[in-house]
Amino acid sequence: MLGVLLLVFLLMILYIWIMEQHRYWVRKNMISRKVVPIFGDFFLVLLGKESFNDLLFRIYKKFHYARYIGGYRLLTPILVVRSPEIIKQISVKEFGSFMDHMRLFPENKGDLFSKNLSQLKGQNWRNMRSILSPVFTSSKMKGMFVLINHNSQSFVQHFLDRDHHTIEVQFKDTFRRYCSDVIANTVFGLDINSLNDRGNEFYVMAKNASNFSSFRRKFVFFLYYLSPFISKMFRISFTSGEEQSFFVNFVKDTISLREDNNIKRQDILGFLLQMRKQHNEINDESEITKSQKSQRIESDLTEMDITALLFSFYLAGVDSTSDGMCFLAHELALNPEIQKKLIEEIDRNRSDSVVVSHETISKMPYLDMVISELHRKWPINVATDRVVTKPYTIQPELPNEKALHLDIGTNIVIPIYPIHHDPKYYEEPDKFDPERFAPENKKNIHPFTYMPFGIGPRHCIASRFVVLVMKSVFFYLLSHFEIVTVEKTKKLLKMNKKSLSLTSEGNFDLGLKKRR
Ligand code: HEM
Repeated sequence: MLGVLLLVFLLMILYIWIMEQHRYWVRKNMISRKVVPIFGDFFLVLLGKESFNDLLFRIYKKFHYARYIGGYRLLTPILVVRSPEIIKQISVKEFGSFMDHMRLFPENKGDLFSKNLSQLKGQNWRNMRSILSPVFTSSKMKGMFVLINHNSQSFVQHFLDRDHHTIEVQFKDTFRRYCSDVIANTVFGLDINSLNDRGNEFYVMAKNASNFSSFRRKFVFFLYYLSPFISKMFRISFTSGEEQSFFVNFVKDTISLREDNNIKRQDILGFLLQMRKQHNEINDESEITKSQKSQRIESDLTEMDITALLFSFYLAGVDSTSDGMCFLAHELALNPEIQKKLIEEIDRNRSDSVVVSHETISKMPYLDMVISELHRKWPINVATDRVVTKPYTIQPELPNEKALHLDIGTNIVIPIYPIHHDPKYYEEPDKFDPERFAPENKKNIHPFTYMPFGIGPRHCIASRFVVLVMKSVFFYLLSHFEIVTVEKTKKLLKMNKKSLSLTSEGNFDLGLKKRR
């Protein structure tokens, strides 16, 4: 009897504690909102009945009069910021108070997920960002463009070799393989063609290691969001041993091969090795002080660090870039007049014998407008986030607002997709209209309402790279083919509710019709 009473008492305390977690924003003077106990705003998302983007967009539209909205990711309070002015404060002006991202993965030193730039915090992030930024400068991109073009040409050749007038293509798989090859080539230094060699070990291992839809991975996520403490205590990790050893050995062997044979290659592994060598040479100089020395050694990279960094680029880059390409192929097939204009520009800039140069592709205004509008209408990362790293107060401006004091650790969500689809900022937001980015119209875009690659010092480090890859593959593809709808094409796309990013259900079935 005493035991039952004790259990009831403990359950009551737990219930009161849970309800108290969901009163966080009320205690911060915000109006009370109904949310589901334990799950907060994420109940339907966890059931797979609503996508994360649908949830954000629903809240964004419902509170159209507000500058920000308090919500809950399970028990964790999150602040969804609607106002571009506050977004500017958070991401640029007061960056020092909002430096970090929320942790997505459990922190396990020495595994494939351990050196993900987006997950590093404070000074560790600053150090790593300053090591990696030189890798993505426009001069380095020029060198890497040669590798990207090689992949784009092999990709198009795969279809040119087929003797059909119109080829039906499942673009999701096809572009994923292409993007995986580009990252293998430009990041890991491996030249493969996953459209021809479909079962190659790199593609299979990397696909498995970056697949978040398995039950085990979902469980790890759920547990981590519910209690990072429990997750850390039991050292619960995402990575399987097989995938981890594949990447560790692959990078180790490649480094040895390059160092033994003095091979220099214009890929990200090559740049990192070059930088590591320079750091070591400086560290060896006797005249530097002890503290300078230790600072430099701190930023030195082990082979495991390099492996985890390269893998983090695969993780950040392959699905996002290939999903973006699928949406672009879809828009071009459905908007033949836009495709025609783009093909005309490509034809003016192409020559049969020469590979397109970085300079030429960077000076194609319509291609640039099309890619910009793609990222406006279909921002793959539907939101980004920041964590409060120094206490900050949002001053009241609207009649119903009071000063909002943000504590260290508060999670802030910046709703990219909802802002890109707000008719206040973009007329007819569902229309694919590259003219929005024509030089004469671009200046009318409200600041901080276009952020497909995020904003401020923490913006996507690879945005230039992504744009180049997209430009290159569509340049070669449209040089030879027109993208057309086929019988299986779904004109109205159905979004995948289970994905955190913007991706559609199904295959993106389209046709490639030979132009000549
Ligand atoms: C269509 C493709 C892509 C999109 C839409 C995209 C978008 C984004 C966004 C929105 C962020 C957060 C920025 C912020 O919070 O301000 C981000 C961060 C990041 N992205 Fe991308 N990304 C793409 C492809 C890539 C690729 C190909 C790579 C690597 C090769 C990459 C590497 C990163 C990294 C490392 C960060 C973290 C930056 C930091 O925290 O300092 N992304 N990306």
